[in-house]
Amino acid sequence: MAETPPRALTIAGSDSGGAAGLEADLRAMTACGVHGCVAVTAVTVQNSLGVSGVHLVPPDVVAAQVRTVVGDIGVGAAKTGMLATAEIISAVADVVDEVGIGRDTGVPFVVDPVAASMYGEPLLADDAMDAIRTRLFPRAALVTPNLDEVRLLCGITVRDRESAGKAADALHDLGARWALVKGGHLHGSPEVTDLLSDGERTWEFSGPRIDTPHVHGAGDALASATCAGLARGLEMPDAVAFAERYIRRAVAESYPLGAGTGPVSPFWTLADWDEP
Ligand SMILES: Nc1ncnc2c1ncn2[C@@H]1O[C@H](COP(=O)(O)OP(=O)(O)OP(=O)(O)O)[C@@H](O)[C@H]1O
Ligand SMILES: Cc1ncc(COP(=O)(O)O)c(N)n1
Repeated sequence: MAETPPRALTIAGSDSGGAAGLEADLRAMTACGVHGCVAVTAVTVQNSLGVSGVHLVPPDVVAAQVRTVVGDIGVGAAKTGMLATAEIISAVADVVDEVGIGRDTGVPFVVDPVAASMYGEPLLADDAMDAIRTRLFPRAALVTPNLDEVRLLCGITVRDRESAGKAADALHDLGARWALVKGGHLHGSPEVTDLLSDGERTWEFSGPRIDTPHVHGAGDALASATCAGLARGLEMPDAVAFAERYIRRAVAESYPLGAGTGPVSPFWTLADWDEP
């Protein structure tokens, strides 16, 4: 019998195609040596071509999943993915306070403000980004928006390093302890740069843009690998460095699936990686 590994919780929607959402989260957590627990927010009808249906889980059932997992299994960190509505966001904000998950607790909270699928279908109600901003940002140890989500959250269009820095500062001012501005959507650039900031210091994670269309679930995997690093006890910059190492290889080994866009690869492991 082995020892109980570190545990982490994802509060996210399901992707029936198995590329994004909680399926991507659990695989990334496993690959990073962490047992993943789940609070399901929504079931999506989804494949490699897009999202054709969404069925919501009642907010009190989302909260009950969080409560029951934390009460028994215990988690070292938690993250959010698709939260769908302001009502679910409100239930999540209340329950994380109740169980002691948050930016100033021993259980860091990673908020990935998922607004839409990579195909453009909305995964968040129109009025709900405001709820993420006001109810979740002040509780977040880290927020991980892509460039479209940055624009929705703080009105800044990121085109270069300077505007990415301004956006990170604005996200920090909204209450998040750390902000990671992800550069995957800056398609003209030969490099991909993600910028991490706590409002005073910044870290840049850069690498060559990998030539693949198969990046479904990349953002989910990055936030989950960071959450896994935090659950393993890493400090924020080290947890992000850990996740950046994971995602670059996962993108490099991405594979086609179905007739559309394939996922980043979970078929390798950082579980034995201990260096910060
Ligand atoms: N072509 C690429 N080459 C290398 N890294 C990439 C590439 N595309 C995305 N990434 C990395 O994948 C992560 C996700 O970035 P992105 O900005 O695409 O966020 P996202 O929109 O939330 O992801 P997705 O919608 O694909 O799930 C980031 O760490 C980014 O740097
Ligand atoms: C259930 C669910 N959660 C999140 C995403 C975002 O992932 P992507 O931007 O890669 O489509 C998704 N497509 N489905």
